Amino acid sequence: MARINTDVCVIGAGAGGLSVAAGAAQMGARVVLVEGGRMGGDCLNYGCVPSKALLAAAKHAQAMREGARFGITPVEPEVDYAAAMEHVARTIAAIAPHDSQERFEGLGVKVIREWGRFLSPRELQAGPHVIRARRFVIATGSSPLIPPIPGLDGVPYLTNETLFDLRERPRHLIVIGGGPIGLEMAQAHRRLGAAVTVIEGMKALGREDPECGAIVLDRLRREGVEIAEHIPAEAVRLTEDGGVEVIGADGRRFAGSHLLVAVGRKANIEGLDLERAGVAHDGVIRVDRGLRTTNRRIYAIGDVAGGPMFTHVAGYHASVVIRSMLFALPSRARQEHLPWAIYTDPELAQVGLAEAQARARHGDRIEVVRVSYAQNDRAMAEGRTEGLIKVVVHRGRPVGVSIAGAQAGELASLWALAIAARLRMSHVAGMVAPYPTTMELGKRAAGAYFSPRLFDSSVVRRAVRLVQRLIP
Ligand SMILES: Cc1cc2nc3c(=O)[nH]c(=O)nc-3n(C[C@H](O)[C@H](O)[C@H](O)COP(=O)(O)OP(=O)(O)OC[C@H]3O[C@@H](n4cnc5c(N)ncnc54)[C@H](O)[C@@H]3O)c2cc1C
Ligand SMILES: NC(=O)c1ccc[n+]([C@@H]2O[C@H](COP(=O)([O-])OP(=O)(O)OC[C@H]3O[C@@H](n4cnc5c(N)ncnc54)[C@H](O)[C@@H]3O)[C@@H](O)[C@H]2O)c1
Repeated sequence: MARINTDVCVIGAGAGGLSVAAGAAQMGARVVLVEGGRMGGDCLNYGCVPSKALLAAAKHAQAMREGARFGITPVEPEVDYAAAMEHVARTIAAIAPHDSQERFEGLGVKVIREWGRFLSPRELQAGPHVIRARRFVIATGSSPLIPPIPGLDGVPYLTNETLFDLRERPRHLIVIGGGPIGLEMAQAHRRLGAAVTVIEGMKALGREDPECGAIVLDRLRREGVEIAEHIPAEAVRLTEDGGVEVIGADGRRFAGSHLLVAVGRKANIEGLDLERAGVAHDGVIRVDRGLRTTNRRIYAIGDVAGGPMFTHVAGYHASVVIRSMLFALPSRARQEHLPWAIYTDPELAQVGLAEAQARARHGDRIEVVRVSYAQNDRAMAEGRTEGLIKVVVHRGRPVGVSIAGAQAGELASLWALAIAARLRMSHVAGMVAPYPTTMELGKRAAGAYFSPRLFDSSVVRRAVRLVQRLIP
């Protein structure tokens, strides 16, 4: 057994763990990073990067079908699915050096490629090493949740960990789960030429603002994705032709050639022996607002800590714990300014509270401003007028923004900054955005908030008349 003493031991080299390790090492702490699987974690290897790369290939295919309005003869593209998946693999390979063992060793981090498990409140075993650290950061992420659906264990099924290994296009992809993973992969496969059926137990995109979610679902359906809602998958069986059949709770049957299971995530806590470390969990690791676990020397960040499961949230958590661990400064993780996006086409983005949540919190004291993409010149020029931005305002400040439409994820950043910095709608209205950009939608929404106050106000009109009489 090799014993190692260190300042910080990070468990998991995904989005959260890598950010902690890089930051802490570059600021002078001794850092040990323990990773049992692939460097880069879910986002690089099985999540964000491959899914966005496949969606990009699918977008190209779709553009070829939709050229007519621009005077380009539409064609049904010949799709080489294996080549599209090679694009996915190349994208991962191009980004991988940034997350590699070599790069982190170059930053001064000791990288141990083993699975870690706690021996005591201050010690972790990783293969032949026992690591004693002043502070631990658990950043072990999450894995696909496999529901106990009868028959599922008897059929071949895909998850996000195996989907990107396919080289032969599914003839008919059946997806259980109408959340972000299910719908991004449904649209990608439909556009690449597969038949696709999504079976959703409740409402597809059920966590999103319903008005914005409907815009995305409507588009997917028009592209030919079958989305069956309010039908929990109750059984699965092999068909005679070697495919799969999913039987819904209402008795409906959905047959296809391949099955993707995308019904949510489970935190990676098995095998960590958290009890030995005094770290409490209830499916996810329990943390306080400073991301400390019930053992104050141990933090948990990213997917394993529950809450919104996104790469940028794991990165944000890293900055919170670095401040606390390295500088012993009070540090709290905020929630109200966090953005996320779903990269279907059109995209769907959310920052802060959706309208229903804002109403539950602030009652009728909120105002909701809506601007359609059809009011944006750039969107018109590009034929991308389907879309909506909704800004929820409380006492002159934006508290939530929902966007469905082209580049919604890009547009969300402005509002993430506005909400984080507690800016007022007047700040956004005063911003000068380059013309013609879709970003102008944000400014337009702020303008729409002030329009009735300025144009329908007798006080303003009287003031203007008075000034006009007085000035020479
Ligand atoms: C298909 C898909 C698409 C996604 N798309 C997006 C997107 O577009 N944008 C976005 O923001 N988010 C997206 N996400 C979510 C994003 O991938 C996660 O939120 C993010 O990866 C979480 O980072 P993390 O550091 O918490 O965990 P991970 O990145 O999962 O890293 C955890 C690491 O810990 C390692 N590990 C686990 N247990 C141990 C142990 N005992 N010892 C040592 N190592 C261990 C694992 O091997 C893994 O490498 C997507 C997820 C999926 C599945
Ligand atoms: N663009 C992004 O940022 C992005 C993309 C993909 C995933 N992610 C992250 O990964 C997380 C997990 O995504 P996900 O889509 O797997 O999970 P999810 O929990 O968001 O959605 C799963 C869906 O499956 C449904 N479901 C559950 N059991 C079912 C059953 N038996 N039959 C039919 N439907 C059933 C649920 O009602 C739910 O709508 C997301 O919440 C997100 O944090 C992010």
